Amino acid sequence: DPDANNVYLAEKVLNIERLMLIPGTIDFQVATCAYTNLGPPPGESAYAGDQTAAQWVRTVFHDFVTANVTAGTGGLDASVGFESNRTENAGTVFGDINFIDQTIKGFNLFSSVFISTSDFIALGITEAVLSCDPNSPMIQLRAGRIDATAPGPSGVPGPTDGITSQLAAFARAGFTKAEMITAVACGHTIGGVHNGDFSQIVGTQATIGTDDIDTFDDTPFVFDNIGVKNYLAGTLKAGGPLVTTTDALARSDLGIFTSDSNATVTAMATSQTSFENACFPIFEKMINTVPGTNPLLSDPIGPRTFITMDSRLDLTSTGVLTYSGFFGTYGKTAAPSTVTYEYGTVGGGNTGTKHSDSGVLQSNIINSNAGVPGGATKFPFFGNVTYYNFSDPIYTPTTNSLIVEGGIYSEPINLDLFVVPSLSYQSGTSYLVRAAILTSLLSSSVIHLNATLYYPYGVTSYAYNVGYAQFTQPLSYFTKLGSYTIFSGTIITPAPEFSASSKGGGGSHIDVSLGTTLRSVKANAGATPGVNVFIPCSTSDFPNCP
Ligand code: HEM
Repeated sequence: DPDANNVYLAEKVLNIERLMLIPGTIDFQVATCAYTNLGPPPGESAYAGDQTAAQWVRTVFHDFVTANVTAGTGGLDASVGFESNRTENAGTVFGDINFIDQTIKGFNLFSSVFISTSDFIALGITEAVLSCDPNSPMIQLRAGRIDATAPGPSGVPGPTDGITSQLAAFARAGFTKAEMITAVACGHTIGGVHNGDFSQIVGTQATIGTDDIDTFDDTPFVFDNIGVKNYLAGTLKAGGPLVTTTDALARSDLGIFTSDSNATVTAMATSQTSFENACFPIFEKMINTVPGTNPLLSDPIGPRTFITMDSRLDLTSTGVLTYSGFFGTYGKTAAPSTVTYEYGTVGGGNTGTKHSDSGVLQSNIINSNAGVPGGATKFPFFGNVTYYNFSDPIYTPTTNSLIVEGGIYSEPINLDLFVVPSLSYQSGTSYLVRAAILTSLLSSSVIHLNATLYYPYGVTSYAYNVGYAQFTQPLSYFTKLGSYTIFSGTIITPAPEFSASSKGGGGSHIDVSLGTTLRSVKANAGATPGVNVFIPCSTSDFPNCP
């Protein structure tokens, strides 16, 4: 079933894959592992104690750990965005913003109706760990989390709470003692403790940068087992500030690691592979701990080796139906020169093999800032990314799908009803929507279609969480074109109570429907990823648009 915004799980998966395959979108904020998406403060070197990858990993912990798995409440639901002012969520980063707020603000740059904030939080840890451990497989990511719209219960364990209370918090969230120890050791291999909010812990130790961080280990930009190794050996940082701080009551990592006589961390210290094999399933358990009311999550997201990055139906001025867009692929070896595909027809046949235009290798230079530690000039998260254009007339009225590379990827095509890109216009947040419906589907009693706008809004005045609201307007008869009847109407985005743009969010989408049974795919109205299907035009010109 689709969600409240008529979005299907398959569309959520596809849009996350697309974001992964557009270099310089979600990945730029954690490329490299040392990067900070706020940029270093004036006069500082690039690394001044704040690290976006570490903030994204810590945000997962603070969101999921207040779950109560017995009651089926809480978990990875983005409620943490409404809770960032709680003492248990302390963590101010450059620019005097809480790390959770800054995390969500960074995700909002790419907000769309397809990716919930909680799916972004889960995506964030997969991208962060891949950046800090580029030779590892990606943490398995599933899509389909539904966002909370209000704060949830408190209960993030703090460094001075004591082992009994920390164990109880993790147990409530469904984690055993060994799982808790693993989670802490895995989290505390990047980043560190800041003097600003934890001056009782980090005061006398060596600190780095404006934000006075004392890192957990000597390799804070690498997801590795150096921290647990040095903890066990008592060498170098010996486990870091939450082991060695002069404030004995705040030695939470020491208390946690010794709670099973170091058995768990000893196994994790054996090799980098044993560390990863312990950590990745625990991170997956954290991001898959969702409220009991959440629908089932998707299968793990690949991304598949071929997907459409953008695809759309259109009508030419003479009424010929076309399908066009581009494919994306990625890999560490050379990409094929073209992509092979076909259009499926009702009954299981197809209209014959086709080849795309030649592939165009995309630049994977993400952050060219030479000052970024690690020199992030090139950051191939998924290897080289190649795009291929395609564009075809659709001659067969029974066409119902696009099948790519023998079925590695396929998507449904609904010829009945669609927004017509070449006839639809946008001026700011106003839209002139033209929709085509097969004339054969219209009964004489149909006098209008409905166009629904899905637009971002700030859920509350104080949180950065962005949600999507709906606004539906009727479209009226406009003209006939080929086998289609065109309907037309204007949508002006209503002013939301809390503006999304002030929170860093995002684009809109429009679909059209006939009654309650027939609904088109969503046309992209300026959201990332995706190509805007609406042609720029000033509102005063709307009456004259062809
Ligand atoms: C009882 C359990 C835990 C306690 C008491 C605890 C405590 C802390 C504290 C006090 C900090 C310093 C925050 C700052 O100054 O910015 C911190 C940082 C961090 N924690 Fe934990 N933590 C726990 C569990 C976890 C877990 C399970 C994860 C894994 C997801 C995790 C990931 C991180 C990360 C990545 C940082 C570095 C943040 C940065 O550098 O900005 N923590 N933790």
